[in-house]
Amino acid sequence: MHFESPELDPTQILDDLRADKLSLLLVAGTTAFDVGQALDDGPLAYEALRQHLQLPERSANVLLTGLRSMGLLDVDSHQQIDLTELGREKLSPKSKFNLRGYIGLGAFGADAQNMIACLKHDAPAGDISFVFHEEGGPSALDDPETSDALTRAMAARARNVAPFVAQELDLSTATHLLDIGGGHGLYTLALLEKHPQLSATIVDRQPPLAVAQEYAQAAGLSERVEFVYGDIHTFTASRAFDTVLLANILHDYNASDAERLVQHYARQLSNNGRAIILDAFLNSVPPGSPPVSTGPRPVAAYSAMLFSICEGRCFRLDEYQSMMRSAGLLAEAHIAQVPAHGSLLIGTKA
Ligand SMILES: C[S@@+](CC[C@H](N)C(=O)[O-])C[C@H]1O[C@@H](n2cnc3c(N)ncnc32)[C@H](O)[C@@H]1O
Repeated sequence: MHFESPELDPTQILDDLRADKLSLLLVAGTTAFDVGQALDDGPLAYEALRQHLQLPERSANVLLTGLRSMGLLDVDSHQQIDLTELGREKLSPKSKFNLRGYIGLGAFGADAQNMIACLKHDAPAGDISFVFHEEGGPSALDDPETSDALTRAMAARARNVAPFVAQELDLSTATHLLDIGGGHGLYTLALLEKHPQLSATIVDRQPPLAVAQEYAQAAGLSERVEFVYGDIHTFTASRAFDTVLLANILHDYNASDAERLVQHYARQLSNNGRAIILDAFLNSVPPGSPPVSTGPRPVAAYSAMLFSICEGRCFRLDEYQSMMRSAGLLAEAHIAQVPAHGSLLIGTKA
């Protein structure tokens, strides 16, 4: 069969790959954005801390989430951000046992300087950002070589995950699946293979679609897939669909674009149709609490990685639930887990 499952779980190796991003956040949060110093005299409200550190919103979210996931920060009963015991002893300038100088050595590294620049400017430090906006000028997603490499890289991860996604999702009552930013198309293909009644549309830029066509042909599934070149922010489907898949795409964009995307596709979805978000979710925060998640640590690292190459970050479960709510979708309580910290959140259009 084409969609074999891997013998071994890819999660740990991917965690190890991204773990250095936490180290870069630790260096940034000890040097350029000195959290130990900022909280030395006591806790601060999130907004006050963010302004003190002169951090844009997305940067503050990524940095403080990273530090909290490492057990250095916490939120107190007044909803203020404070150092934990560990954070105070190791990051406060007043502490005899602080490691500030030692951690600060990391700032001599180019990667730490890049991360600091990203945090300062809320933008990738290099020239490449894996996003496309109609008005945004040339995009790496349209560069044949870069986009092909990105797509095949995403496919490598998807090969490790798609069989489990197909196992978890029951689309036996669905007829047409719309895969937004479907790239290589492997999630769609695995779902088509499982559900013989299903057909699909994959929307993406041209280089990813070429890869998707290649894979669909190899799987003998081309006849059931429509490949549509377009911009996911504005795409209007020419045929009805009762399932929309948003796999690892919302995290490429900022929170308001992500929310708009969910609304855009929820509006076009048939009644009783389902929107499925596949992504790595950060833990929810309670209502009224600062937007600083506890982690998990590997997802906080992944968030920092995304932060440094596109306009997004990892979102928390409560953020995805809220996006679904504001799009008129009723989110299911059950969230299936797949390898590589993938979670599947399903919302139904009433
Ligand atoms: C991170 S990849 C995810 C691919 C696949 N869904 C997965 O989970 O492996 C994001 C995909 O969305 C596509 N994409 C991002 N922004 C887009 C846009 N504005 N219009 C069309 N495609 C876009 C990219 O080309 C890429 O294939």
